Parts: sequence; structure tokens; C-alpha cells
Amino acid sequence: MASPASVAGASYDNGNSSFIDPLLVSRTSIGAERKAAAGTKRKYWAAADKRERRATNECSGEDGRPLLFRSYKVKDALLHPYRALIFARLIAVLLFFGWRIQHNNSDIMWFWTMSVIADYPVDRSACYLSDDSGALILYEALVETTKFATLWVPFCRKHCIEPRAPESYFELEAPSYTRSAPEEFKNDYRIVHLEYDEFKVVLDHPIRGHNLSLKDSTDNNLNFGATDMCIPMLVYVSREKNPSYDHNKKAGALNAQLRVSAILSNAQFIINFDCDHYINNSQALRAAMCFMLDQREVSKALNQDQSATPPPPLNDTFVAEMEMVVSASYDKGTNWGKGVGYIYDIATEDIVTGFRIHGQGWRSMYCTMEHDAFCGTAPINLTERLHQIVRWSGGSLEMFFSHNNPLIGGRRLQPLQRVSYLNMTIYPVTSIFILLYAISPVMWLIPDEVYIQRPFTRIDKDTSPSSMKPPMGFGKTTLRLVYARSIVGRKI
Ligand SMILES: O=c1ccn([C@@H]2O[C@H](COP(=O)(O)OP(=O)(O)O[C@H]3O[C@H](CO)[C@@H](O)[C@H](O)[C@H]3O)[C@@H](O)[C@H]2O)c(=O)[nH]1
Ligand SMILES: [Mn+2]
Repeated sequence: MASPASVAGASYDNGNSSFIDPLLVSRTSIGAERKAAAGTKRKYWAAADKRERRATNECSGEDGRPLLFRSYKVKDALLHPYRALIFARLIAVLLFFGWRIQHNNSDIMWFWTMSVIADYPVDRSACYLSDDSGALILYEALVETTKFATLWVPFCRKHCIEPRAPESYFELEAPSYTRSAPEEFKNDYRIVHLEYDEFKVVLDHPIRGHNLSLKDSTDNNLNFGATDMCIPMLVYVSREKNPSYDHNKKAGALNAQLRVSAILSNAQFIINFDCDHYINNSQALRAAMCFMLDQREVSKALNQDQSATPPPPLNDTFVAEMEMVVSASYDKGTNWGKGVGYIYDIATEDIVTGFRIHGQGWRSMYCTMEHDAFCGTAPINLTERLHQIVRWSGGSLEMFFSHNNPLIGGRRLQPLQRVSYLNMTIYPVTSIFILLYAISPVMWLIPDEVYIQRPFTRIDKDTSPSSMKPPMGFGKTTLRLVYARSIVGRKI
């Protein structure tokens, strides 16, 4: 008999539309909140497999460990009507086209009617900041941030603070916390808030070389007695840039960072953020790890024996090695940017890198969390947004006209994945068709013949060109130009 886990595995493997839920034992969620969240989930999602449900509860996976995530499917009661609707719409569109081909524009009223309808150990985590501008001021800001972190991190641990981005946390009208006595929380909150405001002032008005006002958390009137005070290793990386070498923008910066982290911490899990992103749910990384460490995945994905290495002592050879891997010429003539790391020579390195990874047979999973996992900022004005769209469309087309075209590349892509990548790379071209579609209703307004009056042209009875006189005010007789409609009209 097949074990529950392998049966469950088979069922979620073919479910592309499924949603997966990490089975986190959350320290922070309060019972009622969790129940409410589960209620909303139950409204739209149904467990994909009963046997999987049993396996998650009974610790009866293949090696006796409990499963770490469960798959859900959109409820049939929602999915089937939706699919029926899409199908009906498709039929309606086809019927309409059939009808339109047989009827000319004299049936214009019909057309109008229709178009209207239509917990990882801290000493094993490291945080890398890539400063691609190489500005000393950013380094100094990071040093200040570290000082604030020695206060902020234990405060978050002690009171289970969420979200852990201080700016978003202090914006909350009713700040959330759990565990300790409200009085103690109030006191801690006040002190940390004050320190945060001071920290922001320091960032806005930096004073070179001045050891700024932030004290160690021990100097404050805070009692972190039983709380773990450790913070992860923080590394500032700024790669070398040289006009004789292409720096390959974000992909180049990320690859340099990958190499440094390989030497310093060599961890198995890496999560990347743009400078304008932040973590909104501190459980997000743990949740993602559930998918990779679950017994159904672990044998395929990684070797469990590997573990993050503690950083070696910072001696001269070691520093020289790190300097070498961030030098401007390091990846010239190597496979970096082609088959290794983030892909170069394209404006949208994220899509093409994802495509290459999927193309090798790796699978990705869709996971949503009750408090959104990550947040970020989008362009705030039209100019910026247009620049972004131009960059994205350019990158997409570049990918379409390269060997990474989804029609030919990505040997192990699944058919639906191929369709979505195709959609992602060809979409700038669809703008032409959308434009045509948008103006097509107006075309049917134009009748068979168009009369355009030229009010300033007088024409004599003798129409030979030599007798044409210059315009003289409003002519009594006007020239009528008659255009026969040839482009649009009778037949599609
Ligand atoms: O030479 C460069 C250029 C950019 N970046 C960083 O790359 C990130 C993304 O750049 P941004 O200008 O914010 O681009 P967006 O259009 O907002 O980013 C979206 O689109 C990019 C691809 O075009 C993806 O890489 C991003 O993940 C995605 O959020 C930022 O952290 C930048 O600091 C560098 O490090 N070096
Ligand atoms: Mn951005």
C-alpha cells in the first residue's frame, strides 16, 4: 500500500491551481485570530486530499515526521461556475464573430448592444546589504541601523511584535503585542519609540565621524532579562565598478553578493529584497522553508547534511578573497550570468532567471499568508511608472527574441508554465491588438461614404485646375470630397 505521503504527493503534483499552506506552529498568533483566518480560508479553499490531511495530523509521513505543508484547491462550487462563465464567454465571442462576418455594417445597432455587454538559529542567519552606489554615507547609516537593531530585535522577541519593520509598526494605532504584562510593554514601547525617532533624526542629519546618540540597549531602562539579545551577522557589500567592464546592473550586484555570501556564510536558503521592499510577516521565511524541508521535497531539493558554516576569522587572506570576488572583472569570461547565478544582458533579470530555473525542472509553489508576507513601494508618479513599463516591456521582448524564448527554450517546462511565460514575454505586442480592439467600435460609426466640407475653397463651374482661384471667404459652392470607404466597412 502506498504511504499517505506519497499518495498526497501525487495529488498535489498535478494540481497547478492549488494553494499551499505552511503548517507553522505560530508563537505569535492568538487563538481567535487564527480561527478567523482559518474561517476565511475555508470559505474559498478545500483540502486537496483527505489522506494528506490525515498524514499531517498523524505524523505518519514516510520517515515518521509530520508533514510541513498542506495543499488546498479552490472550492469546486466556486471554480466550476467560473469556468462555465469563461466557456460561455468564449462561445459568445465566437458566435459574434461568425455573425459579424455574415452581416455588414448596416446592422450597426446590434453591434453597439453587443459591445456594451461585452525559527532559524540567529547565529546561522546573516543579513547582507548590497550598496551598488558605494556611498560611504550608506555604510554609516547601516552602522547606525545596527545600533538601533540591538534594541529593536530583543524588543520584537520579547513582545512578539508584528510587523517587524519599525516604520510600519509605529504607524499602527493599536500596536499589537503578546505575552508580557501591559505595563511593561507600555514602558518598553515608549522607550523604543523614542529611540526610533532619534534614530530617524540621525539618519536625516548625519554627522561624519560622530558617534551618535544611540546607546546600547543595556544603557536603557529596558529589562531584556530572559530575552535572547543576539542579532544576525550583518554584512555590507559594495562591489567594484570599472568603466571597462559591464556591471550588469542588479544581476551583477546580486551575483557579487552571492559569491561573498558563499565565502562568509554559505547558507542553504537565500531570500532577496529590493531596496524598496520589506518583510511584513516575520514568519514568511520559515513558511517558505516548510516547502523545501518537507519530506516530500527534501530528497529532491537539497542535501540535508549541508548546513550554514560559521564565518571564519577575518584574516588578510580571507579579506583578499572576498575583495577578489567583488572585483569588476571577476565574472568576465566565466559562466556567471549565463548559466550560473542571475542572468545578464537583459533588463528583466528576474523573469529570465526564473525561466531558466523552471526550465531545468525546478518547481515553484504559490503560498499566501494571512498577514501579507512582503510589502514594497511602487512608482509614485507617471514618469517613473512609464519608465518602469518601458524597461519591463523591453526586457520581455528581449527575452522573446532570444534563445530564452518560451516556445523553444526551457526543456522541462510544463505546458501551462510555457503558456504563462509566453504571455509574459509577448505582452508588449498585444498592446497593438488592444488598441485596435479599443478603436474598432468607433470604426463602425463611419458610414459608407464620408463627406468632408472645405469651407474656404471656392470652385468655379469650369473645374479645370487652371481656373482654380485662391480662396475667397466662404464660398457659395463648396468642393465636396467623397471618399469611398475601403478599409473598414462591409466585411470584416
Ligand atoms: O544597477 C543596479 C540597478 C538596480 N539595482 C537594484 O535592483 C533593485 C530593483 O530595481 P528597481 O529600480 O527598484 O526596479 P523595479 O522595477 O522596482 O523592480 C522590479 O523589476 C525588476 C526587473 O526589472 C526586478 O529585478 C525587481 O525585483 C522588481 O521588483 C533595487 O533594489 C536596486 O537597488 C542595483 O543593485 N544595481
Ligand atoms: Mn522597485
